[in-house]
Parts: sequence; structure tokens; C-alpha cells
Amino acid sequence: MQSRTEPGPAVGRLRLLLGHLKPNSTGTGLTAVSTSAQIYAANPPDKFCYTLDNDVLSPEQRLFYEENGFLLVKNLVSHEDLDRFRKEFERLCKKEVKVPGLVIAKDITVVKSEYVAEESAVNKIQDFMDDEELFRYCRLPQILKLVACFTGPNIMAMHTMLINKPPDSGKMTSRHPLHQDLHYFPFRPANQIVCAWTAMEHIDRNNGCLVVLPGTHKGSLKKHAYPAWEGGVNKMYHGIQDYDPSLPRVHLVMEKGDTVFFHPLLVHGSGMNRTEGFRKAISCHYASSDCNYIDVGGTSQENIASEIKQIVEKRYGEDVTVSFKDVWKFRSRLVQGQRINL
Ligand SMILES: CCCCCCCCCCCCCC(=O)SCCNC(=O)CCNC(=O)[C@H](O)C(C)(C)COP(=O)(O)OP(=O)(O)OC[C@H]1O[C@@H](n2cnc3c(N)ncnc32)[C@H](O)[C@@H]1OP(=O)(O)O
Ligand SMILES: Nc1ncnc2c1ncn2[C@@H]1O[C@H](COP(=O)(O)OP(=O)(O)OP(=O)(O)O)[C@@H](O)[C@H]1O
Ligand SMILES: O=C(O)CCC(=O)C(=O)O
Ligand SMILES: [Fe+2]
Ligand SMILES: [Mg+2]
Repeated sequence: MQSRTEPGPAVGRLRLLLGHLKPNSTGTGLTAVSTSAQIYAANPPDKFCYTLDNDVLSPEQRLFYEENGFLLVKNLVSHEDLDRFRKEFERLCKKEVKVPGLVIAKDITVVKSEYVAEESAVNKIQDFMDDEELFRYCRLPQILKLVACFTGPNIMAMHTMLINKPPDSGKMTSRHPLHQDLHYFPFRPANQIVCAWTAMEHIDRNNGCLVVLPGTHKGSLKKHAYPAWEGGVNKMYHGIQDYDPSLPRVHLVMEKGDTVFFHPLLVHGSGMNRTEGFRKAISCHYASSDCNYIDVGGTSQENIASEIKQIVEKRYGEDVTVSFKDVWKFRSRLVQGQRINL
């Protein structure tokens, strides 16, 4: 009987399962090399609680997500689409197009320094739900087909980002501390939320790949705060304060178009960018529209809720009172099925 909480066996299975998978010829996913019966026999699942019953995911993929809290699918987004997203990103940086609601965030080191040329100042673009070109990413049918395995058929795009991790200034501010995305989200249940994150180029440890702690999606939401980094930390880059440093970390090396789907409780972060280039990835957090908003008052999420409230007040004026929930209502957009609660 396998423990559901011990990271050791989960990582062991990760290697085992990766050994069973190879990109398929159509390039749209993973193909099982050994039979699912063999894998089930070796790893009997207690009960599926992180994935839904359908025949989109192979049994291997399903088991992998259940155990590890993420699933990497090779070559899911075409280079053509990614090149178009990159072009649109450049146009936004050059201010050739302006999109209401869209946030162009800069790296903390850049904010504190002299003038820096437009695109190289940009750390990420957030909230591109009203940019029809970038939002095509959130609607890609091959992504939605997989997202529905976690959320079910009624799907909202809740949070959108194009991350342009800059070459590190030497202060290590290009790192993203280990965190759980659920810390930012006032809606539940967590199992009906999933992030899709697509590499827009080759990403490895040199330019700061995603780092995940397999199996941590089975734990609870941890307390987050700013890490005590000497060189400074980007706004809202909260991290888990007391994570167990002995937990095994997996560095996700990805090629252009590879996409990782991950659970909002999965502990993850990304390393510093040691190259001269800007490491690009595009992502969307999806949730079932059946999810419900929760009141985060009195919980560990209070700190991020009040920080976001302050940012909104600063941007729109102090007389504008919006709740944490309203911020999310306003930024989210339906991509499939019916809008129910969110
Ligand atoms: C409607 C909005 C709602 C947002 C909801 C978000 C939900 C998030 C959910 C995430 C879930 C997923 C999980 C995740 O994604 S985790 C990481 C999430 N973090 C972000 O996505 C950060 C996104 N950035 C922004 O929102 C903006 O760029 C901010 C708010 C940072 C600035 O805004 P704006 O660009 O308009 O800037 P401004 O020129 O008017 O300057 C204003 C002040 O801010 C200072 N400053 C600027 N840059 C930085 C920096 N990098 N570090 C520190 N401080 C910074 C600047 O010095 C100035 O301060 P002062 O000189 O006045 O003292
Ligand atoms: N003190 C810390 N507090 C919170 N998160 C941290 C801390 N130190 C590192 N991290 C984060 O932990 C993750 C894993 O770090 P790790 O050192 O394993 O890899 P890396 O920094 O991505 O790669 P490399 O060490 O090859 O540069 C990264 O997301 C990093 O930002
Ligand atoms: O692209 C990255 O570096 C990870 C970003 C991330 O995890 C986040 O913004 O929540
Ligand atoms: Fe994240
Ligand atoms: Mg490191």
C-alpha cells in the first residue's frame, strides 16, 4: 500500500511513469508505452479525487496527476500560435496597442533603477482577458479539452499572465519563491481549479524553469509571506515560509509548446534567469464556474487580500471600494459552457 503523503514514493512513481511515456506522433500528448493494466497493477489508486471520469486523459496521465499534482504534455501549442502571442506581447510593450485592465508589471530591480528600454523592463503582463489575440491562448481547444478533465465542462478563465522572466540583475529578484497559487484565490473547491502554463521557448535551469514539489497538492494551503531576500522581492511574490527543504524538487525542463497543467495547491516556484534572454511563458488559471467564492477573513489569505485591495485603491482611487471577490468577478471570463457561480 503506497502512502499518499510521502514524497519519496511519489517521486519514484514519477520516474517510473515518465519512463513509460513518450511523445506521440501527432504531437498532441503522451502515449503509453506499457499497458495501463500493468501500471494500475503496480500502483493501485485509492480513489480518483483530482481528475474527472472521461476518456481524454490516458490512465497513466490520470494516475500521474492524482499522485503528483501536475501533468506535462509535450508539444501541445503550435509554434505559430506562440509566435503570434510573442508579437502581441511586443506590441503591448511598445504601447502600439492599449488594452483596458491589462497590467504591465516590471521587475523590482528595474522599478528601482534608471530608465530601461520598454520590453526589457517588463516582468510580466497580467490580465490579458480583454486582449483578443492573447486570450486565444485560453480558448485553444486542445488546452480546454484537458482542462475539462479537472474542472468539468463549465470553464472560467480566472487569471491570465504572460511571464517574461528577465535576465537576473545580480540581485536574484528574477526568482519566484515557492508558493501555492491557491493563496491568491478566494474560490473553492481547489480540485476544480487548474493552471495551464506553456513554455514559449526552451526552458531549463539556466533561464529559470518551473520547480515543483510533487505530491504537495495533497496537503493544505500554507501561510505565505514575502521571503527575506536581501536583493528585494517583487510585489505579490509571496512564498511559503516554512516549507520542508528536504522535500524532493523536480525541475521541469520544457520545449517550446510543452504545457504543464498543475493543481493550485502544488508547491512551485522558479529559479533565477542566468541568461541574457527573457524567458517567456504564457499561462491561464481555470476554474469550474460551479466553484463558489469564499470569505478569506480570518484565514492565512488575509494578507494577500488586503494587499490587492490597496493596489486597487491606489489605481482607481480610494473611494472605489471593491472586495477581493469583486476583483476576481471583474477579471474572470467564461471560456466554455455556462457561467454559474463565479
Ligand atoms: C485590478 C487589479 C487587481 C490585481 C489582482 C491580482 C491578483 C493576483 C493573483 C496572482 C495569482 C497567481 C500567482 C502570482 O501571479 S504571484 C505574483 C503575482 N504578482 C504579480 O503578478 C505582480 C503584478 N504586478 C502588478 O500588479 C503591478 O505591476 C504592481 C502592483 C506591482 C505595480 O503597479 P504598476 O505597474 O501600476 O506600478 P506603478 O508604476 O503605478 O507603481 C506603483 C507602486 O508599485 C511599485 N512597484 C512597481 N513594480 C513593483 C514590483 N515589481 N515590486 C515591488 N513594487 C513595485 C512602484 O515602485 C510604486 O511604488 P511607490 O513608488 O508608489 O511606493
Ligand atoms: N529561501 C527561499 N525561500 C523560498 N523559495 C526559495 C528559496 N530559495 C530558493 N527558492 C525557490 O525554490 C525553488 C527551487 O530552487 P532550486 O535551488 O532547487 O532551483 P533553482 O533555483 O530553480 O535552480 P538552480 O539552483 O539551478 O538555479 C525556486 O523556485 C526558487 O525560487
Ligand atoms: O513563470 C514562472 O516563473 C512562475 C510564475 C508563477 O508561478 C506565478 O506567477 O504564480
Ligand atoms: Fe504560481
Ligand atoms: Mg537555486
